[in-house]
Amino acid sequence: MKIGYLGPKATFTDLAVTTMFPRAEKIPYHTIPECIDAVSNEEIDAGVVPLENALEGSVNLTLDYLIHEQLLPIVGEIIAPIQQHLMVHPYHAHHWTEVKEIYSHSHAIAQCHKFLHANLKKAKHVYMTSTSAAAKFVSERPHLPIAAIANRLAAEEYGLTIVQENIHDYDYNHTRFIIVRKQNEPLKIDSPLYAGDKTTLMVMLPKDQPGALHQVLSAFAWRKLNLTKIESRPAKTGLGNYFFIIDIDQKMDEVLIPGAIAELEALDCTVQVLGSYPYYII
Ligand SMILES: O=C(O)C(=O)Cc1ccccc1
Repeated sequence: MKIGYLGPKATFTDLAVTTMFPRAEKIPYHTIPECIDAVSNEEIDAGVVPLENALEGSVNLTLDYLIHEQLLPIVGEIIAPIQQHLMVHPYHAHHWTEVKEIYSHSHAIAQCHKFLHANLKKAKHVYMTSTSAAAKFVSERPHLPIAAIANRLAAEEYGLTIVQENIHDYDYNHTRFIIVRKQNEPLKIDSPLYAGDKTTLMVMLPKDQPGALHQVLSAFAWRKLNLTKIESRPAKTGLGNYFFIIDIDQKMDEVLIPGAIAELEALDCTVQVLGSYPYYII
């Protein structure tokens, strides 16, 4: 089985894929859209990309690309702990406090904001497509006083020295990665990490209807459907036009969720099921 992921080697996504699919052929992609396109073109059997971080919120690129460019079903989710380390080329290990630029994924930099503010206030932040892309970049420029924020595997893979460990600002730093496929067919994963099922909906509210969001929420509330996430994103059709991403804490059933969807449609909402899938906690 070919599993694509946000690469290069040694991203957090790579770690999640390796844990969940130890026997798969792993194919790295440079960006999230490239990985999603590869699923759509059927170059790979499934793709794994980051969706949401506990400290920084949604990875908007993933959500927006899935919704607006390639509407692929979500067939699974992996939740993994994230530990961020500061690393430099070994040549700079003894004077790391003098680095002028810090390279990483924007979410990783945001997760370490307090550390960077306290210890490397003057260094410029440079966003890369992933944490391991940053580690690779830094390793290829030994003459420059620069650092990367990435995981331990990236330090090993690209020959960097970790100069400060666990620099993320809060201990509970987890990320959700989604598994997307071309067809809505679950991957056969028999794992002790299985932790439950979720259903994700995209809901577009009718225009200019007072109380519409309240009515949407009550369709779930009176059925006692537990929501684990609700988030709005721009519909990209005009200022003030938003859709909602809603996660329900259970599998698609034959009564409750279809009933809620029918009620939303009767309110003139447009509803799309993005997936009903198992999740795994590493
Ligand atoms: O860049 C990576 O390593 C990723 O897999 C994306 C990411 C970035 C920051 C925290 C978690 C995942």
